[in-house]
Amino acid sequence: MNKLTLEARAKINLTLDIVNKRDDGYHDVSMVMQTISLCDTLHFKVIERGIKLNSNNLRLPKDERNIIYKSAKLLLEQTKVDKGIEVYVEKRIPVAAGLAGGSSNAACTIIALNKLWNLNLENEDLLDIGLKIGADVPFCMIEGTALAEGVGEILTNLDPLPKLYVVLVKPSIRISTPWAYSLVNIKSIKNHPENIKMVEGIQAGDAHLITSKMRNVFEDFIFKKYPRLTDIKEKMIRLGALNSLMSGSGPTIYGLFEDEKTAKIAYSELKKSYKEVFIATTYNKGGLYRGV
Ligand SMILES: C[C@](O)(CO)[C@H](O)COP(=O)(O)OP(=O)(O)OC[C@H]1O[C@@H](n2ccc(N)nc2=O)[C@H](O)[C@@H]1O
Ligand SMILES: Nc1ncnc2c1ncn2[C@@H]1O[C@H](COP(=O)(O)OP(=O)(O)OP(=O)(O)O)[C@@H](O)[C@H]1O
Repeated sequence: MNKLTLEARAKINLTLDIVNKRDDGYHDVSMVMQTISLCDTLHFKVIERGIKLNSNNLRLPKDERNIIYKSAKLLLEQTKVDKGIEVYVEKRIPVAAGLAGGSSNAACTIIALNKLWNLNLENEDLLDIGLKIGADVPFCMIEGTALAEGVGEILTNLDPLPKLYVVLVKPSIRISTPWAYSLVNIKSIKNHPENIKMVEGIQAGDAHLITSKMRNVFEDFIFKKYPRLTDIKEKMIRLGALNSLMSGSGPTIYGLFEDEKTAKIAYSELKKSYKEVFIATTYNKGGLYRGV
């Protein structure tokens, strides 16, 4: 095999709690993550040597700054394999959006290269390499629904969510993840997410309990800087979302809908006011090897 095409899916946070600031500059978190069907498509082709990158997104860096490049380079260094890779990325997930657009690309790259370069790495090794690239990468490798703790790498698989429709608005502001974490004052957080109740809702397959427990503590800090983001949440609810939340460190706001028709109407309405609007569903298949 010398060619492979994989889908790199985005994630949303159903909850996000920040519980501790660590000495290494990272934070311990406790969050329920969910994969959604919104995805990039990555086309891989083995070449003799080097890492070549191209994309339909002309603004994406194609050199060492790209997380796909970083992932391939790390695997080359760790395994000393004498091969190269060419990757074409069809980018659909908005960039720097809080949807793990980069992390999911890294996850796919590690999985694809393990196969294409015949590395035969164990699951644990793949997840460890993923973590070296970024805190969200291990979740993007396993996909589905999971509780993520530590910096995001301690993963507990949860039952699949009932199928829900996801409408997402990516406002035209840029939020860097380190900056978002630097705004957080853990002591000032009043309502920590009820992750146990969220997990119970997921176990019961109860969409109403699940959506009633959605909570992201980043909202407290990011909404102070960008108050207009609350308008999007309010609009989502008015348009019939069971609930609405900011994903990750933002700025994307998503709404969860039970029925397709209401979600489609909400999508069309939001399109009138915002440029980057997406519609997707929750996604529960996947898994570490994705059939590869
Ligand atoms: C906000 C989330 O997307 C929620 O899922 C993640 O916590 C961010 O994960 P990520 O983008 O994969 O993060 P990384 O690329 O590993 O880290 C970028 C920067 O974010 C901060 N960071 C990230 C994850 C974490 N648990 N604590 C942190 O403080 C650190 O300043 C770090 O240098
Ligand atoms: N393959 C890639 N896809 C998207 N962004 C990338 C990629 N490689 C590097 N980047 C850079 O990473 C930065 C963060 O983008 P990304 O889409 O990963 O943010 P995010 O949605 O907050 O997700 P994450 O949780 O992965 O940080 C951007 O500045 C972007 O230019």
